[in-house]
Amino acid sequence: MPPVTQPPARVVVLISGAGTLCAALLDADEPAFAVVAVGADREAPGLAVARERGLPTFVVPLAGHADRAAWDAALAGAIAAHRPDWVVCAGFMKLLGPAVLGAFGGRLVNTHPALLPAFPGAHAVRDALAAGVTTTGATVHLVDAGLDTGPVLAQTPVPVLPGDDEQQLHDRIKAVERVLLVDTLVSLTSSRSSVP
Ligand SMILES: Nc1nc2c(c(=O)[nH]1)N[C@@H](CN(C=O)c1ccc(C(=O)N[C@@H](CCC(=O)O)C(=O)O)cc1)CN2
Ligand SMILES: NCC(=O)N[C@@H]1O[C@H](COP(=O)([O-])[O-])[C@@H](O)[C@H]1O
Repeated sequence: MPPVTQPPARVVVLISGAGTLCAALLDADEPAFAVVAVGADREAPGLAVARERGLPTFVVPLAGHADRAAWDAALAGAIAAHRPDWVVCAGFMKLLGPAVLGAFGGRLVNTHPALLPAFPGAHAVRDALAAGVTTTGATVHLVDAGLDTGPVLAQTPVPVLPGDDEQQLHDRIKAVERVLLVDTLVSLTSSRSSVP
């Protein structure tokens, strides 16, 4: 009896900026998962890559809602419309609230440009440079209600070189993130890709 191969895991990616990590997921030729939609909290430049490939996109701006809870609920609904097995934050610069966490908790992944628990938050690369560390890195973790406090799934160290500015260091970290994020998502989704 040949192994039964299940369909790829459905992945929704959330971005806020250039979306180069999202592009790495779109370019990954991995049978275990498929990006089915890309969402953002603003009209992010990275949405263009998804649109060029004919993928659905959605934008849920905070400003468009009465308060944070209403935004969180609207974002949860926009994500749910695409029936994801996993949701990946790839440079998504908003803290997710109870509605999204309640709907997708345990199936929410984030990539962070530091070796958590070091340098959490929105400015990790700048903070690592300011701290004068010689090694930083990339972390992929499950998302919980805290700020970058969810269980770590994978980490890779990245050297800080003399004279690095924020952009140079961040570019070096992103090169590592592109591999770490794809590899971690393959690990999370491969257990369902074939049933003997
Ligand atoms: N509930 C969670 N949501 C998110 C997490 C998380 O760990 N728990 N990770 C972030 C991504 N992230 C770090 O990796 C991060 C993003 C943004 C911020 C932040 O302070 N955002 C501000 C607004 C910043 C802006 O609009 O430019 C805010 O939300 O008020 C901290 C950490 C994804 N979501
Ligand atoms: N705290 C969250 C955070 O800093 N996320 C970081 O934003 C970048 C997005 O790059 P991209 O828009 O080119 O994919 C990535 O380095 C990601 O780790």
